[in-house]
Amino acid sequence: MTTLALTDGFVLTPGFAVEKRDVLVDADAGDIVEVGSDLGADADDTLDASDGLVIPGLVNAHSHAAMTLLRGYADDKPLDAWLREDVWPIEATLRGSDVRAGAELAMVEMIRSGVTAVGDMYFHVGDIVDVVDRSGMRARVGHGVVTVGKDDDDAQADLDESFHVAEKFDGAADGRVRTAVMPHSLTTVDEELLDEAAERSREAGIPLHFHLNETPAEVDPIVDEAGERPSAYADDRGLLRPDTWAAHGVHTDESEIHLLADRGVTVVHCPASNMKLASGMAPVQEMLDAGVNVALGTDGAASNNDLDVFGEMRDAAMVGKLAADDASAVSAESALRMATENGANALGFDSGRIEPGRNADLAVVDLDVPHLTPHHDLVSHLVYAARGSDVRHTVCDGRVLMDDRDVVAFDEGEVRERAQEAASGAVDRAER
Ligand SMILES: N[C@@H](CCSC[C@H]1O[C@@H](n2cnc3c(=O)[nH]cnc32)[C@H](O)[C@@H]1O)C(=O)O
Ligand SMILES: [Zn+2]
Repeated sequence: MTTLALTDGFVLTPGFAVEKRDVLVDADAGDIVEVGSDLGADADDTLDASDGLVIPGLVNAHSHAAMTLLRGYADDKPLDAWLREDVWPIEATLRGSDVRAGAELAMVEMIRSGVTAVGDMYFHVGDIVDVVDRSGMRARVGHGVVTVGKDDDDAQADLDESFHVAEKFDGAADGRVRTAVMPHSLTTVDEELLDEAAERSREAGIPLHFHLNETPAEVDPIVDEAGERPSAYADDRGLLRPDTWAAHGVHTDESEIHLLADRGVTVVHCPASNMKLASGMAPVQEMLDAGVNVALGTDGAASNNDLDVFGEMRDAAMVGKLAADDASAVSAESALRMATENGANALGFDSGRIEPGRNADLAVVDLDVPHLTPHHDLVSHLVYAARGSDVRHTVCDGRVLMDDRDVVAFDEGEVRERAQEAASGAVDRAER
C-alpha cells in the first residue's frame, strides 16, 4: 500500500464538525484509511494542509463540460432562443478535437476549484472520457439524445448511440468513469423513445439523466398533450428511479415533489443557470423537506458562466432564502450537503464524506486569507465566503490532482491555448 497523508489541517467530519486532524489515504486503492492524529510520519507522501480545511471534493452533478468553449459566446437570452439561435448551431460544428479541448479546460477549471466529480451530458463522449482519464477526476458521463426534428432512423440512431456510449465507457479510467443513458429532456425526445430509454436502461442496469421542468416550455406542452404534470409523465414512461438524476426541476409542483421523493430521484439544482436564463427558482427547500435528494450543478459554462461549485453553494443558499422569503431556508449546511454527499449519491460514487473506506476525493481550502477570517463557523465560510480560487490542493481517488495550486496532469497554458483555438474555429465555421 502506498500512502498519502494530508497533514496538520482542519478536517470537515461527516457531521460537519471541524476538527484538527490528519487524513491518511491509500493511494493505490484510492480510499480513505484513517482520520486521526500524527498520521504523517509513516506515510509515503504528505500534502501540507496546515492553515487549511480538508473537505470532501465537491460534486458538480450536472454539466456540459465542453461548453466552456461557448463561455461568453451568447448571453442575456432565455433558454429556448439561446439553444436554438446560438448554442445548437455552433455545437453542430464541434468536432471531437474541439470537445476534447473544451473538456480539458473544464477539468482544469474544476480541479482548480476543488471539484472531484462531475455528471456530464454531451457528445463526442469518447473524447471526454479520455480527458477525464488523464485529469484524474471522477465522472459519470453520457451522450445527450435529441430526437425532435429528426426522422425515425436518425432518432433511433441517437438513442442507440447513448446506449453504445454507456456500455462502452462504463468502468473506464480504472473505474473513475461511470456512465448513464441521457435523453436530453421530456420535450426534446419523443415519447416512444423515452419509453425505450427507460426499459432498455432498466434491463441493462444503466442509470438515467435528463433535464426536467427547466422552463414553462418544458412543462406546458406535456400538461396540454398528456394531461398530466411532466414528472407523472416521466413516471408513466418508467423514467423515475433511484438511479435517475434530473437537472433543474424548476417548475415542479407539490405533487411532483412528492413523486420525485417517493421514487428516490435526485434533482440537481443549478441556481446560476436558472437565474441567468431567467428560467425561474426551483422549490429547493420544499424538495429538501419532502426528502428529495437535491444536488448542485453548474450546468454548462455558457449559462453560468464558470464551473465553480462554491458559487453554486452560495447562489443556492442566497436565492433559496429569497424565494422562500425565509432567511432560514437553504441553510449553509444544506447547501454544503448538496455539493458533497448528495451529489455523490446522485452520481453513484462512494465519496462526499471524509471517513475510512470512502473514496479519497478531497479538497484543501486555504483558510489563511482575509475573506475567511475570523473562524466562527467554517461551514458558513465554505458556503457564504469561500470561492474556488481558495482551494490549494485537490485529491481524487487517492491521487494528487492539484498540488499547491499547480494542476498536475495538464499544462494550463497549453490547455487555454487549445481551447481558444477550438472556440475561434467553431465560431468561424458557425458564422461562415
Ligand atoms: N445529441 C444532441 C446533443 C445533446 S447534448 C446536451 C445538450 O444540452 C444543451 N444544454 C446546455 N445547457 C442546457 C440547459 O440549461 N437546458 C437544456 N439544454 C442545455 C447543450 O447545449 C447540448 O446541446 C445533439 O446533437 O444536439
Ligand atoms: Zn443542462
